[in-house]
Amino acid sequence: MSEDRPEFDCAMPENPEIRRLDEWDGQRLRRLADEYASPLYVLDLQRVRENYRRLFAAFPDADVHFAAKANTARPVLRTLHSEGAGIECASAGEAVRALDAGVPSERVQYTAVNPPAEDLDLVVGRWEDGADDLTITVGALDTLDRLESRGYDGRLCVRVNPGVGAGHHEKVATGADAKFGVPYERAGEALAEAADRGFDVVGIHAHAGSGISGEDLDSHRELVSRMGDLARDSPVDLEFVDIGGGFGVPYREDEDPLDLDAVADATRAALGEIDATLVIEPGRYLVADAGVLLTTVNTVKPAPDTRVVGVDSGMTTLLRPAMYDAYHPIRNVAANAADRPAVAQTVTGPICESADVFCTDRSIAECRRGDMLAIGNAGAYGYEMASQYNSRPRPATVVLDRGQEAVARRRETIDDVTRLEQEVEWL
Ligand SMILES: Cc1ncc(COP(=O)(O)O)c(C=O)c1O
Ligand SMILES: N[C@@H](CCCC[NH3+])C(=O)O
Repeated sequence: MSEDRPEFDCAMPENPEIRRLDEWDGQRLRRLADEYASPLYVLDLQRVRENYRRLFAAFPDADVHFAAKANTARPVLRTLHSEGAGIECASAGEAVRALDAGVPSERVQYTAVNPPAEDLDLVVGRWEDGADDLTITVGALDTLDRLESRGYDGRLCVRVNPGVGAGHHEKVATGADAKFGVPYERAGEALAEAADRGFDVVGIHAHAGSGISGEDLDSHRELVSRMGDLARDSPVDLEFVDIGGGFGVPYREDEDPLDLDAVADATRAALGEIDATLVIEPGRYLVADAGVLLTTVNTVKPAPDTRVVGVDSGMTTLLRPAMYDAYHPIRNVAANAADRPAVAQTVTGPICESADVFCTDRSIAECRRGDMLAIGNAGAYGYEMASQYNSRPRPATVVLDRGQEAVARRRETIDDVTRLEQEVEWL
């Protein structure tokens, strides 16, 4: 697989490991929000490329599969595919997005977790209709039965529960959660059984969790070493060993970027010699700092202990702070914000939930009604986790690429929010 990747020069002086929120051009962000309205996701495709190239330079022998769950915007899938990435899909919907974006089926991997019947029908249907090189990753013997009963005997990867979890929050550690994968001790049997039943067994997969930092290096080593052992003991020849994604990025201004070379060295050492291609599945690392969310201040009120700033996006636009207490940098990009004092402010959205808070008592240039705020590192798991709760339409996404810009996803309207309603005639 990896031989098909295009050649490019990895020595790029203009490829810093993190793009901090301060480095975005405030004037351009204001102009974008004026032109395309607020709230607005802005995504820089050139930054996505830079992130891919840096990761690939650290893992030159690996095949990189982008975890599309971090950002499924079609230009992102196309950009990463044209850089050489495969696409890892968490649902039939993501697989359809990848295939419809023009990603060839041999570069599409569908990771089926307790897959709904419609997902299996859809993916197997696409496989029958020509997408015959896609790979399905199964994490339970039940899924083998369900694929067999649909006539699937294509490429198959077995997801293993490595018994090692990691990540930025307990809610994103998957590696020791029994929901994911077949137990490590039973993985060999599962591989043999899948091969006996006629599936084209090509790989093994495990994922420790998301947002792994330097402190999690021991867990990472442990997972990789277990996967190396499993590959050497496998009863079937494997094409690849997929060690998942999870490469973290700094969200706080004073956090250091992940030392990719240290992670790559630890990976190689822990994996040992294997007769298969190493696959990594990054999501966040490739897109997080390529995106910002722009949002407008509509309310400012002094509260007993803090200054409360109300903005036009909320937990329905960017869920991470409410769901994981995640920190996202916030900058006031108003034209004259630099002349104002930095004061403690609590930035909140329009949703009727007290969790609808982007930050509490954070020191930010004093906000006034009409100011534009930029929320950083919003390119991963931002739009993807957005919802219509409180009947709020989702925002637009604009993509930038070296001076060009285009709307990649239009803004939803109230009509989009209500269009599934049906008249119940007996009411
Ligand atoms: C199976 C799998 N692969 C890849 C990823 C991507 O993780 P990340 O965005 O942290 O790289 C995830 C998300 O945690 C995942 O569940
Ligand atoms: N949604 C999570 C990460 C992905 C978890 C997927 N297994 C986050 O925003 O951090």
